[in-house]
Amino acid sequence: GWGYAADNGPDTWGENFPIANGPRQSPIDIVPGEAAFDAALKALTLKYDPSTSIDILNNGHSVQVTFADDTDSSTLTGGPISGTYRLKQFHFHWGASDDKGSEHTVAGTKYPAELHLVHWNTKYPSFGEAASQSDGLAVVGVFLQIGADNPQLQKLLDAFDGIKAKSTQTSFANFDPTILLPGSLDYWTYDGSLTTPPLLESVTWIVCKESISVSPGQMEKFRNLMFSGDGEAPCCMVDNYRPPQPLKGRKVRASFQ
Ligand SMILES: NS(=O)(=O)c1cccc(NC(=O)NCCCCO)c1
Ligand SMILES: [Zn+2]
Repeated sequence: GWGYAADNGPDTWGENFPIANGPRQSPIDIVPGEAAFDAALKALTLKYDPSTSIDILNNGHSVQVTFADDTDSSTLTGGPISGTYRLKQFHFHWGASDDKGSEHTVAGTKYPAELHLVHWNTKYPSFGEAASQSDGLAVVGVFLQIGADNPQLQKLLDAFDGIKAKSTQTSFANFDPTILLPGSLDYWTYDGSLTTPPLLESVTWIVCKESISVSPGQMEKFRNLMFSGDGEAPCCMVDNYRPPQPLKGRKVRASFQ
């Protein structure tokens, strides 16, 4: 299956997923000077209920925290979207070293990691249905920047010991992803896609301008996770990011001046 190695990584995905070369692929390089301020863009409203967090999973591509999405307990409204989108999961992308790892870049700058909070449009019956619609998903991206230890990440990192290998998961209750958000919710937004196969062009991207901190030691905990399963040749989960894709005429809007 697909992955991030030379023989199954982003440069090969187009073989099985031709949309990889489509008109609205993600991630992109965000050039602040070319983003147009749009006064009509609303503030983001993120309302998360910690009781909806269920488990933490190593799915062989990333580490993911999954939420109960059978009610409107954890939602995204406002911002560039209309209607109500439900939080399904959040996960991360990161590098083998601190000089790379994010999917989106800002004027060519790579961050060591990027958080994705994945939401689906409740005008559709499920995530799976929404994922195939042009307005089906909204993903909030938050950059992680090397700095001081981030205590808000610690509960998450402490759970990694139980999910080192591919296809392992443990329960992860009462986690409020709000604590992972930066102080300012100023954002850039553009129409894009999933950044992993099946690369569906169904995502309204909402990328926060402000990053959150992560220390070098905390980054090492991400790098101790494994792409490989028990009994397989050990392979550290690093560089699980797709590089920026062609803008193809798309406009990036800014919620701030
Ligand atoms: N990286 S991302 O664009 O935020 C994103 C969001 C939601 C789903 C996905 N990708 C997938 O679900 N791919 C299907 C298989 C991956 C887990 O096994 C990517
Ligand atoms: Zn992602």
